[in-house]
Amino acid sequence: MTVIATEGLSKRFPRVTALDRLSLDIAPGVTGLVGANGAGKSTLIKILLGLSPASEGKAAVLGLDVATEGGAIRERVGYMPEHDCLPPDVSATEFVVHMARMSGLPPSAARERTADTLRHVGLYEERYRPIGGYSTGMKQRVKLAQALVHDPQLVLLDEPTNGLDPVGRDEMLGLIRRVHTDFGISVLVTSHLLGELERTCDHVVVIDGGALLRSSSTDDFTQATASIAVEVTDSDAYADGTAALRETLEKAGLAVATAEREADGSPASGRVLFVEVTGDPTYDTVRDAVAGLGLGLVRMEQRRHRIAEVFRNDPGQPNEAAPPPDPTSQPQPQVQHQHQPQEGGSGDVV
Ligand SMILES: Nc1ncnc2c1ncn2[C@@H]1O[C@H](COP(=O)(O)OP(=O)(O)OP(=O)(O)O)[C@@H](O)[C@H]1O
Repeated sequence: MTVIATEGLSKRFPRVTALDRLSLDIAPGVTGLVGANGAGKSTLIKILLGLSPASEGKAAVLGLDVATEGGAIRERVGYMPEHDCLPPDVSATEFVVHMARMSGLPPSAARERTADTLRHVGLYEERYRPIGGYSTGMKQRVKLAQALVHDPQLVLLDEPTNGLDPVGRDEMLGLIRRVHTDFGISVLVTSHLLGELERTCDHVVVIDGGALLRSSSTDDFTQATASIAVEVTDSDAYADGTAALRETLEKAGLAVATAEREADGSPASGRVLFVEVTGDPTYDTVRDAVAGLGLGLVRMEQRRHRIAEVFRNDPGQPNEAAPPPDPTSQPQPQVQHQHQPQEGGSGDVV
C-alpha cells in the first residue's frame, strides 16, 4: 500500500523547473523528504494537497487523484506550512478549534479534539494565551496541532524544525515520531537537514533540483555513510605521513580515498583520508596503523557524506570525488569507537 504515489511529476515555472519528472512511492510510516533550499519540497507538497496543478505527470494521495480530488485529499490530510501563518491576537485554543471547525468537525468535537491535540504537542498550559506572545517553538507546535486536529490519515509537515534551537528541534522530532507511533498517522516531513531525518524517519527521499536522487530506507542510508575521516601529521621518518598511512591501510585491506575538499568546501590539501568502515576492527586498524608509523593523529571522525554525493556515487564506496566530512563534526583527538553517524547539528545541511 502507498500513501503517496507520483509518476513523472513535473512543475515548471516560467524561469525554473521546480519538479522534474519525479516518480515516488511512499509507504505508510514516517518519511523524510530532504533537499536543499529550492529543491522543490514545498512545490511537491502543494501539488499533493491539490492546491497547485502539476505541469505534467500524475500524483495520488491515499489513492485519490490530486488533479481531481483535492478536496477529498485535504479532508484526510493535515498540512503544516513552512512559513509563519498564525494570527497573533487569538489563543492557540481559539485558532485550533477554528481549524477543526473548518475541517468539518462539529463544535463539541472540535473543542475536545483541540484540547487533546494541544496536550499532545505540549501546549496545554499556555493554550489560552494569544499566539503573538509565543516563542518560535510554541508557534511550530500550534502549526503541528492544527495539522493534527481533524485526525488525518496523513500529515505533510513542511520544515517543522525551522527556526528551532537544538533542544526545540529534538522535541519537535520526538513529537513527529509519536504522531505515527501513538496515532498511526503517516507523516511526510521535509527538511534540509539530513541528520535529523535520519533519526526520525523510516524512509528518506532525497530530491535535488526537483529530481529524485534516491529513495531508500533509513537503515540503507545510514549504512551508506559508514566511513571515517582521518588526518595525520608528517614525521621525520615519513615526510608524507598521509601517503604512508594510506599505503598501510590499503595493505591492511581497507578502502581509502583522499578528500578532494575540506569541510568548508574549499579544495583540500590532500591530507584527509576517507576510510570505509567495514566493522568494529576498522577503527582499531586505523589506530594501530597511525601508532605503528609513529604519526600524530590530528583527527579521526565519523564522516557524513554530503547528500548529493551520497546519491550520485556508489554508496559506501569512498571515491576520488568524495565529499567533505560533516562540517560541524567535532575533531576527536582520541581514537573513539563511534559507529553511528553523528546526528543533528546544522553541519549536515544538504
Ligand atoms: N510560484 C512560483 N513561481 C516561480 N517560481 C517558483 C514558485 N514557487 C516555487 N518556485 C521556484 O521553484 C523552486 C522550488 O521551490 P520550493 O519552494 O518548492 O523549494 P523547497 O525545496 O521547498 O525550498 P525551501 O526549503 O527554500 O522552501 C525554487 O527555485 C523556487 O524559486
